[in-house]
Amino acid sequence: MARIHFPKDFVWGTATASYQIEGAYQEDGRGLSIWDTFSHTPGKVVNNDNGNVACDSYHRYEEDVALLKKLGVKAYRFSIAWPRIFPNGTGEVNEKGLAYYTKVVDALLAAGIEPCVTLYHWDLPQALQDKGGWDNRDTIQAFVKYAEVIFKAFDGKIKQWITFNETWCVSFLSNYIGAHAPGNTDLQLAVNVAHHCMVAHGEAVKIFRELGVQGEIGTTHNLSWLEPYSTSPEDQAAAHRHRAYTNEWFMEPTFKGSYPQFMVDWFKSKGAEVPVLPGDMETISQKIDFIGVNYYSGGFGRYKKDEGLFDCEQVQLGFDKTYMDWNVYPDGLYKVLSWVHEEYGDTPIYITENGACYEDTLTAENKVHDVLRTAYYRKHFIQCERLIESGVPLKGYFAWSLLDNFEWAEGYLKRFGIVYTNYETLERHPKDSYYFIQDVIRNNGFEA
Ligand SMILES: CCOCCOc1ccc(-c2cn(C[C@@H]3NC[C@@H](O)[C@H]3O)nn2)cc1
Repeated sequence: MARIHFPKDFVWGTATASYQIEGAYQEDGRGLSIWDTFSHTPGKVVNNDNGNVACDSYHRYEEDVALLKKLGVKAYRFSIAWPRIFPNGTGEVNEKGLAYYTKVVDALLAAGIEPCVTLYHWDLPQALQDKGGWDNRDTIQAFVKYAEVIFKAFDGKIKQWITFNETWCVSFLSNYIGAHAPGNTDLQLAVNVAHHCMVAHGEAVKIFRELGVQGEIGTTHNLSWLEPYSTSPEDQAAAHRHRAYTNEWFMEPTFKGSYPQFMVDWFKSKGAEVPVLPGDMETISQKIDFIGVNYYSGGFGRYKKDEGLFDCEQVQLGFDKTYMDWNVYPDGLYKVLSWVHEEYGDTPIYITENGACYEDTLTAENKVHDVLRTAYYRKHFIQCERLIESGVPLKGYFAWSLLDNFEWAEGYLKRFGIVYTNYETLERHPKDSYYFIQDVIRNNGFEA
């Protein structure tokens, strides 16, 4: 048995997001978000589920903090709902919104847990969407104003700041594929949204620096690892296009201030061009203190003419699958973070999401023996140690998610939590994976 061990300052945490756990969707002045609109539209979300109540963390956050304290995490990643701060996206600040997050932050600090806050985790105020949303460059300034209010309100309390979560999901998943809010299916629109979100990220970093806010700021991209099925040039090129769609398209602007030219050319061949204005790329590539990477899965792709946007089909090679039908591919975590380090240098990396969705059964004793999820974590923790041993500056890991919660278009059917949420009673029940992670944190390692 090999002992897997981590540096003593390795940051263990868990992650959630406002729309997915809070509920209280009309409480204390909260305005509507695009996810309220989307989930209230019949047929958009499995079982027509919505976030009206979710895990009711708006009222039960103290229970959540107690679970975090018992788990032994050093940090908790959560997001602030823009519509609670600016119900109409801009204008008057809703003081009750700030008051809620002050209670959450103070409860975390009292428990000895560092808050790690995501400013934008998809719940755009609907009032801004009504004016074009992220397709409208005015939304950039609205985001900067929102960020400035939060920076000033929590400076000194929050020390780790994430501007955006998964800009690929915000842009392509939500505006080209159309599976997420607002549900558009237009490639040019998606390219515009991706660009404007990255400019907004850069503008927020600039004001963070200008204000002299304490702590560190970064952003989170969801990176996948699609490898070529063969060494043929066609397969290599097809897999690279699809990989670059989630990876380079976002990482190159963030770190190098330019889009990958082969992808610019590919999108142009599909009728979409990036709406770059003078200064945008310098803004996007503001120096950041860390990069957050969300990793769930990877696989193999090969050339197939006219298959999808990139003439690339995914090849099924018999990997175990999660309930999201994603490959369990721990090697992909090692490969993608090794690539990040090779390509983008020594900027500290945090895994800001990793976890697995499986069907869970609550026993009569309120236990959940989630063997597969525990095995998923064990396998990915081994890759984390392997990365650190190889010199990759991996500084921390946030499990997605603390709680079963509203999994976007999959609603409550898909459970990612290490704590089971009983949606009838809103009771929380730690799963076996919670106790596994608790033990790993306590011992800062485990026997593989
Ligand atoms: C080809 C058609 O495809 C349609 C669906 O395509 C996707 C892709 C990716 C996802 C996805 C979901 N998650 C987990 C979340 N990360 C942020 C946090 O809020 C978690 O809930 N990551 N990626 C969903 C659906």
